[in-house]
Amino acid sequence: MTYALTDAALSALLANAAGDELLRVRRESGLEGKELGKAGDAAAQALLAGLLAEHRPDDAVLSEEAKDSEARLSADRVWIIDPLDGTREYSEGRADWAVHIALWERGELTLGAVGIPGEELVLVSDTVAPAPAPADGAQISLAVSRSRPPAVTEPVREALDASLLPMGSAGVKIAAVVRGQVDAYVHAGGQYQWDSAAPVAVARAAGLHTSRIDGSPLVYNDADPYLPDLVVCRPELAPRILAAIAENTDGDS
Ligand SMILES: Nc1ncnc2c1ncn2[C@@H]1O[C@H](COP(=O)(O)O)[C@@H](OP(=O)(O)O)[C@H]1O
Ligand SMILES: [Mg+2]
Repeated sequence: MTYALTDAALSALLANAAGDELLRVRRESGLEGKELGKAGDAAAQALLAGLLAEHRPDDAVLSEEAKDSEARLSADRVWIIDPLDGTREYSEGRADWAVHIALWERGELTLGAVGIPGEELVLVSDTVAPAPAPADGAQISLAVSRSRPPAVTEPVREALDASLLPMGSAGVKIAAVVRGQVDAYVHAGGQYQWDSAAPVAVARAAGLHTSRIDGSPLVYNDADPYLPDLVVCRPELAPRILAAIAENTDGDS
């Protein structure tokens, strides 16, 4: 089937549309806190489900906000989406939250778009610039969850003599590596495929290292959507980061 919009153009459209909707809900709903987060999750999910059904009726979808279906396991094309990554930060009125749109085709991520509406930014894997090189002699910096930093953070920080930059949303943290604001993002202890699929596709296109914390490949559209840990970093840092993790964890912290 031929579509008027390319997959890349559609992914950017979806990220922009969901971002606008999330900003509108936050501005107009009068809700706060957890209720605002729930309303945002639901509004962005409804909008994305509608647009995907309209533009790609034959594709499967794996979304944080929709019931999972076995249909995606035999599908050739699966959109892996997180309508609102960083729900906590969104509901607190902050800017560090994101919309994730990824496309998986026959075993591999082929496209990702990460919208950061609070910064009026959408990064798409087919147009993203290579991650800029750090300044000579600059201290290495790590993006880390602001609300639940994993235990693995400290040994990695120590091994690299790095500074920590806490922020919300996996997408925002991976985008920070892509944009050269930090050198690495290390996470462990729990996450799902939708939390990382889109930003990992963008990071790979920008030339960054992406893997599990034991160095094995990140696998998407797996039957179990749980994907609890990952490393996204400048490629030259990967050996040191993976070694620090291997020396200091039993692989699951
Ligand atoms: N230990 C854990 N278990 C499950 N999900 C986790 C997690 N730590 C982080 N996440 C998810 O990863 C995303 C980024 O988290 P953080 O901002 O703390 O780094 C959030 O996604 P959602 O906001 O889509 O739920 C959060 O729920
Ligand atoms: Mg998420």
